Amino acid sequence: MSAHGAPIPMTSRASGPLVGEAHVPGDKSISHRSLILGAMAVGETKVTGLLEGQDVLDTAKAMQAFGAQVEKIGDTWHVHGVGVGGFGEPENVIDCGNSGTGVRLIMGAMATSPIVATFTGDASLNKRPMARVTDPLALFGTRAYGRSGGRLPMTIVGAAEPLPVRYEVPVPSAQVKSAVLLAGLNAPGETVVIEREATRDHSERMLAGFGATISTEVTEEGRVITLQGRPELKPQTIVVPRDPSSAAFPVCAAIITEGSDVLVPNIGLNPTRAGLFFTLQEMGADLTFENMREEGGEPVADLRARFSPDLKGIEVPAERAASMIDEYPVLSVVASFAQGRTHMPGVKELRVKESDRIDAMATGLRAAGVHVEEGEDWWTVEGRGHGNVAGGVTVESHLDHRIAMSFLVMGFASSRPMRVDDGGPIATSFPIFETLMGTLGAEITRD
Ligand SMILES: O=C(O)C1=C[C@@H](OP(=O)(O)O)[C@@H](O)[C@H](O)C1
Ligand SMILES: C=C(OP(=O)(O)O)C(=O)O
Repeated sequence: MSAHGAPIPMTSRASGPLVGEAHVPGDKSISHRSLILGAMAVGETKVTGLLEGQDVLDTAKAMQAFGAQVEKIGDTWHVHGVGVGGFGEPENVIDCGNSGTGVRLIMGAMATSPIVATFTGDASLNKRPMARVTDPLALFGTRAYGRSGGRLPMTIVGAAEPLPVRYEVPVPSAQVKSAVLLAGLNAPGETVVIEREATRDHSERMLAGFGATISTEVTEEGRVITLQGRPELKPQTIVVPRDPSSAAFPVCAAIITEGSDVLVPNIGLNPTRAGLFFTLQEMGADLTFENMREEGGEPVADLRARFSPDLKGIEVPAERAASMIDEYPVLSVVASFAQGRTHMPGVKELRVKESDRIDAMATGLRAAGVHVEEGEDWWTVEGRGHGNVAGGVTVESHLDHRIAMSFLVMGFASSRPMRVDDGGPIATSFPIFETLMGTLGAEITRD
């Protein structure tokens, strides 16, 4: 089933070179945070370039349920915030749909207010682990009552008299880090979060942008992030940059599809997000960063990707995993068209995303004629070289947008078409995927 309705089977097939410009939508991580921080500021935050994918629209609805006013006028989203500690109690269950980021960040944002809220999601989200967030929230005095194994649906009882927290995040997760920081906003004193491996730092950058006092020190323990509680957040005008995780799809499609030449303009190259692009270059992909510049304090470039017939398999460094965690599914597709083995260690987190992404990709790749080996936190793909990937199968997307898009990209270059049982979840992060790929010359049909 798709996230919000009947399954939408989709088929992709080889249809000649992909050529042109691909304007991908706004960054999903920054879009969620714009709405949540906007709702916690005093006054009106204006956001343009917001990703209007279902995940983010569910977060917009949730912010309304907690008392913020959220509306779109013309191209601009207006968020009238209620201030730190100003959330009201929702009258109904909060449905975060397919979105781990949405539910985990919102739980953090409400955890230190004296209110109660119940969260649920779709069949995928309701399987995902929430204890990783509710464990640190308990240190503030927050209580959580969920299904066994710490699953949704779950009721969160916010702490009436929260204590500040010092917490070392045990898994590399920007969602956990962000949930603790958002909870720390309404706790008195200093909340400290320590992460051993750097994960995406949008929360830290945006909290500073909204006027919070927050600092990051790199020490032997890792990154030590210190936030002063109870600030008055100042409303902002935000231009959401385009999403590197969405850019990955047209970029990888161009690299494996004969004769292709695609420009993907205005992609943020924040080092905590850009690992895939450096990995592709190491594999020998013809991928260049044009017009490198700085925008809003972040490196930005136009990505130019051309067909790359001589890709080679590589060892992807484990320490790079966090900076490309959502891109492994589509990387495994590129690796199938390379010569030699691509080894991807340090990726246990892939098993707790919208699906078990190692399992979902390994099953589909094997069915399509590619040899894959896997362990709990690593996998390898034996590349078959360009022109030697069979395809010709239907694969399950498991309510996972990135699995669906990755196998559709594979179909542009495999010998026979690739079909996914349900492309509906693509609308969670990249609602224009089909049309955008179509304008480049790709063939995707709904059948
Ligand atoms: O903080 C965020 O916006 C995200 C963090 C990552 O999840 P984890 O924190 O679970 O690694 C990533 O996979 C997700 O797509 C977005
Ligand atoms: C893992 C992802 O998202 P989330 O955790 O927000 O569901 C993703 O978009 O790949």
